[in-house]
Amino acid sequence: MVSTALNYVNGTWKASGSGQTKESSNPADLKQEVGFYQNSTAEDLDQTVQAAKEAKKGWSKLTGAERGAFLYKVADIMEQRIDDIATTASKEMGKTLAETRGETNRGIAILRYYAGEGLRKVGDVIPSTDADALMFTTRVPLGVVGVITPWNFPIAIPIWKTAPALIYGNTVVLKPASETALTCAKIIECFDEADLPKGVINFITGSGSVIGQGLAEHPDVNGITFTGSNSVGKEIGKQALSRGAKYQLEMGGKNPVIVAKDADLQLAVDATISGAFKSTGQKCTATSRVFVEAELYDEFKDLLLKKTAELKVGDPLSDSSWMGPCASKAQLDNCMYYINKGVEEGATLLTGGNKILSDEGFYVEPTIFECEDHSQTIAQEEVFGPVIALFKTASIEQSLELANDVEFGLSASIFTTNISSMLSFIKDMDAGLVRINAESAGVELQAPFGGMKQSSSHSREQGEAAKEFFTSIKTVFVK
Ligand SMILES: NC(=O)C1=CN([C@@H]2O[C@H](COP(=O)(O)OP(=O)(O)OC[C@H]3O[C@@H](n4cnc5c(N)ncnc54)[C@H](OP(=O)(O)O)[C@@H]3O)[C@@H](O)[C@H]2O)C=CC1
Ligand SMILES: O=C(O)CCC(=O)C(=O)O
Repeated sequence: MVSTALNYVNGTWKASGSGQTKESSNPADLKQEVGFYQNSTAEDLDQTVQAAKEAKKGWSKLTGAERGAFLYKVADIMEQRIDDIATTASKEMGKTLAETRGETNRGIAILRYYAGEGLRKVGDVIPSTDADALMFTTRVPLGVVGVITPWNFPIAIPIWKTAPALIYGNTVVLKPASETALTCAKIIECFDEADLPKGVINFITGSGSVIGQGLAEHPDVNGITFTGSNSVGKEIGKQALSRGAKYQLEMGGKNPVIVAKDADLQLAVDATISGAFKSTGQKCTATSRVFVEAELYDEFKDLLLKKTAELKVGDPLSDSSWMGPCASKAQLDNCMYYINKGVEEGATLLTGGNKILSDEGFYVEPTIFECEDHSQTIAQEEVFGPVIALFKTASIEQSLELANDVEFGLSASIFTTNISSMLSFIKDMDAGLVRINAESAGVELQAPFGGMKQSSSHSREQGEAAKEFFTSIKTVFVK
């Protein structure tokens, strides 16, 4: 049965005042509607923010352990619903069921990690120059936090922003990507059943330009955390800055893999395929440029093409599918735009480049270009689709120079067995996440995550780093 997701405001499921809903569709099955979500208005948003504002005092007064107990409860409830949440996510955005199941498990682990944070230290004692004084730092919540999330990790990202916001004593207004509103509603159901105090977590769906922008501009929203496109992120940053709210932006990537002549070939090829094509390339950490030293280039290329030809593209709900469709028509069009640009600008199309199964959904072939000119669009701009730009280089130094020659700096990998190549990569690669002999995608929940250059607002998410964003430091002097 097709369901309609309601907003969740002050502990109650509520329809939008607009009386309108929008359809969530299945990118793998154009005939199937997954459900409907509320097309909310600015007035709905005001009520939602008001609920979060009223709840913040009571929530911030609970101990970390008490707040943590709620998060443990949400995790336990979610554990009972893994299949339902994962299936809804696969239907809404086309990632394979294996991946959405993995993502749901990751969401549960994130909830438990931050539940434990409620018992960890929040400050330091700092020696004062006054012998009779005690000086220390403590941390206080920001207040109401607006959470704006994308569709590509529809389970993990809402949780990795919401769980730390809550554990450090903030209340939350969550606006999910419209594409995956129903998946997010299923996560909120778990919070609802865990009986968090009213207004602590609120959920509102609707268009980015009304609800997303409205959150960024709202005078009662004290912090905004966003993952998505650069253009939207930068506007959110400007709006937050102009009214003195704290903001955190995670945006695009153009992530390189460097393959040295001494690399483990099988490992490098497998990691390139997984990094570039899992989730149909729709990860900000996806591999999109590959630089291979000349001595290994032909062997690498042959194996990459052979293994790419073996990938099975199809229905994300089928166990035999390795890669699903693009998440939407807009994403498919975007991907085809870049593929056409690659051909127009003279890159050699080695494999892929076509839409497939078009009667069924928004499918595209895994695509590999052989390139010589690093200034080409497909080597510079984020594609957010299963497309690799492959380069032959004269040395690791040249690979590194090209790897850094983009405006992004999120994630980067090198495959080498030489320790000094590893060390220079760690030192000289401009990326927030540098990975040695491992694919460019893959984030661990207990470690800081974020980018350099245009990839982020230079803040970090996840692990202990989340504390820096979701709290303010107070320096206390007692005499
Ligand atoms: N870094 C990453 O992980 C991601 C990067 N992207 C990049 O962005 C491209 C476009 O994807 P898209 O989904 O359109 O990304 P957007 O940046 O438009 O969407 C991300 C989130 O922001 C919301 N939003 C949209 N417009 C505004 C606004 N004016 N003010 C505040 N919030 C807003 C969206 O809501 P709504 O869904 O209702 O529009 C969604 O919740 C992709 O091709 C990819 O290159 C996309 C997703 C994730
Ligand atoms: O690679 C990951 O696990 C996280 C990537 C991510 O945050 C994103 O694509 O938005």
